[in-house]
Amino acid sequence: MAVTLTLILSLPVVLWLIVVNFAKRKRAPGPRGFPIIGNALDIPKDRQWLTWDHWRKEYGLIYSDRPRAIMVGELVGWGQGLGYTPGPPNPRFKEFRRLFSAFIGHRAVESPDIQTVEQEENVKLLAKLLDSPDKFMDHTRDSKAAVLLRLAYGYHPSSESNDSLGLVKIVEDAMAGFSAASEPGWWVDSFPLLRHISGLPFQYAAKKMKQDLDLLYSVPYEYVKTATVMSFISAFLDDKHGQETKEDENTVKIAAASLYSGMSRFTSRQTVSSLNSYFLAMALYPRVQQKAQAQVDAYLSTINGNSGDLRFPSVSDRPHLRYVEALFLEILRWQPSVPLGLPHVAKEDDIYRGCHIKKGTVIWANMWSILHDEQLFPDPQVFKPERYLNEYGELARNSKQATTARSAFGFGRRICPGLYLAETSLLVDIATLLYTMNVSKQEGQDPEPYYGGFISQESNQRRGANPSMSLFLPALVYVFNRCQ
Ligand code: HEM
Repeated sequence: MAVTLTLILSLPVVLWLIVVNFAKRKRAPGPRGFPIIGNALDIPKDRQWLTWDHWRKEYGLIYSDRPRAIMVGELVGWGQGLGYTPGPPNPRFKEFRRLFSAFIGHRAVESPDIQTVEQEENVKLLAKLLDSPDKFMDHTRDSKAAVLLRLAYGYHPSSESNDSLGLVKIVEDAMAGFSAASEPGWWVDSFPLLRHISGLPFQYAAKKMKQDLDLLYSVPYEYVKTATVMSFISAFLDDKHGQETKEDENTVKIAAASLYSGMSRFTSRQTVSSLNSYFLAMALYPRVQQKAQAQVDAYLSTINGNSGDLRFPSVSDRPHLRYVEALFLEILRWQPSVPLGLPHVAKEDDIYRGCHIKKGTVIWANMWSILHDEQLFPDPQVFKPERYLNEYGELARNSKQATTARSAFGFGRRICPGLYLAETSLLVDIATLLYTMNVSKQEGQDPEPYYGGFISQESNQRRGANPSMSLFLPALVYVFNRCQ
């Protein structure tokens, strides 16, 4: 009786404490939104980072919500892969990251196997640029896709009797599904119950995308088992010495597809591919191009001059090409290829700058905003590699500017596992392009980073140290076709 009385008397106090505590929890600032759908209607379909940058200035902190990735993750099936799999301590996450690190980690990317693939595809890229510079965006995309097909599966479409397996189409179809399903705007992502209603258009779309993904899992894997070329999958199978289980097979099939899908952010025509940003930057900032070319020329002329053989830049030249590295950092920053990164989810309730972040809140880091912060990067719209140099004109690799520019690869445990591959590969690509050709604006044209424009590209005979290797492109005009 006494216990019941105490409970009854203390109930109002407990309720009061809950209410006070709740009221004290400061909600993160941002537009108010509506019940159930939250801020869904506030989020624009395109260039969300600009709106969110505007909110940051208006509200200070950014708080945004996002529904589960039901379409791409659950219905289509990409949820099994690395990008959508739950983080630690999930053993699958750890295994994926371990596999990536072993194959394309810090040291691994400098291996001769990977470098040979990169260099061979680079030479092909140059030949294609010579042949039809107006299609440079297609060429850069195809070149990077070929690198990935070879690295992930050891598949060489141009030498596999014209793609007898149809693997190029299989990969393209699956990636098209990945991109389409990842787009915001699927109603089932906002209203999960819709998934139980059959016959709706998204169900058909998801079914087709899932079939394409299943083909991507199975066909290349069967090919690798019969091939002798080094690849992500063959390296995994070699490690197992023929003892692989069904579970192992499943893991490596999905991991290889994740490797490819991660790369699609690198190559995709819809996003700003870093190489395309390079072309645009060089057209707009000829003095930067000249300065970088002078460095590459000066260094390679000592090497090529001594050996008598012409060789293109390689990963081992990196320590001697610091201005080129600063240029690369500026490309990452100036037009980030993943302006909003990928969403992170709060696994527990958290307090950030006095604001309560509820468990399950979806957090988008507005990379574009971080990389265009006027305090750290004065005149952020201007392309200026000098931002990363110290007072002696040397690259300050650990400066706040340089480390922030690298945040284009994301943060923490989910940081991009392809960053070393992207870094070495882009540095070599850029140095090779600087060494072999000039990019310039077409006279009278004023290309704009966002809205497209015209640029022309010409090679410069003097770039080839050996005249027989010199590249000469007539100046051509072409549309920088919506590079964003
Ligand atoms: C310039 C090139 C690239 C940029 C700017 C870039 C950027 C990013 C960003 C911002 C993320 C999200 C990180 C986060 O959640 O904090 C990411 C994730 C990822 N990237 Fe990249 N990436 C690039 C190239 C690549 C390449 C070449 C590969 C593969 C070979 C790759 C594979 C992946 C994968 C698998 C994930 C998901 C990781 C996870 O969820 O744990 N990326 N990337």
